[in-house]
Amino acid sequence: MHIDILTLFPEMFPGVLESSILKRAKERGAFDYNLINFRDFTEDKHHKVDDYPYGGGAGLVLKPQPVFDAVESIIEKTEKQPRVILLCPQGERYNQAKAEELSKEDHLVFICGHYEGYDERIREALVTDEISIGDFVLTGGELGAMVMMDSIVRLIPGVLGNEDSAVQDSFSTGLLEHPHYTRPANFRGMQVPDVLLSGNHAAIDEWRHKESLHRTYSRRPDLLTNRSFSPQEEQWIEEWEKKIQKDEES
Ligand SMILES: C[S@@+](CC[C@H](N)C(=O)[O-])C[C@H]1O[C@@H](n2cnc3c(N)ncnc32)[C@H](O)[C@@H]1O
Repeated sequence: MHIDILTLFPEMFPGVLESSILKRAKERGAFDYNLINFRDFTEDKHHKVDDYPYGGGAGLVLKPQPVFDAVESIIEKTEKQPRVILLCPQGERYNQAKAEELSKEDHLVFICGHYEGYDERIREALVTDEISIGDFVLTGGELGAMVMMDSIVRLIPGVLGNEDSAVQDSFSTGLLEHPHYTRPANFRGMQVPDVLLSGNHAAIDEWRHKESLHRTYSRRPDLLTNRSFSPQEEQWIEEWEKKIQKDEES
């Protein structure tokens, strides 16, 4: 996968992209990236990338020309139209399904905004996806692009040592992941559940499945809205509902 990042602050990226799993993924050729400062595409001698909004109001707006020229300089070198992603708090809310979808692409372009926002014509004519990483406002799109890149690159086959570790992750199965424990079995009197020490893999799988469903049921019931449940899962949910009712009555 190749990723182009349009930003006014390229110096923000190497700390994240040149560390840990992303660094190894790049070294192994799973992806590479190119940082493009779209200030380099300005046509005026002051290299101005923003201007006052028509109609007045607070803040500065990114001008269309440097962003259009930067994206077009990428597209004219490629045969296939890349996904052009605009980081934007008004966009589609980012999630694991979108990360999985984007991890299958060969070429992504991220446009990181700053200041008050973008000239609307960038939205209308240049981008394939507008993405928000959550219902809050950042100073710029750079952190959002890094969050997205991290979550996408780790899904490229071969990037994680054990392929199963992405398959089991929270959200990938539609549920939050089950709890994990490591040595020692007893830490300050807190004991690892016996089943995990039993060596009985069928029992461990069932415990993990039940814990995973229970975590989702208690913390993120919204994730269960469109899920169809197995008879076993229905029975567990019934148990938890009865327990809640009993606790409320006592
Ligand atoms: C200060 S914000 C602009 C917010 C804009 N005035 C609005 O109300 O929608 C500057 C830039 O940060 C980025 N940004 C801020 N919050 C974001 C979020 N939740 N998700 C993705 N990008 C975000 C976008 O690139 C945005 O153009």
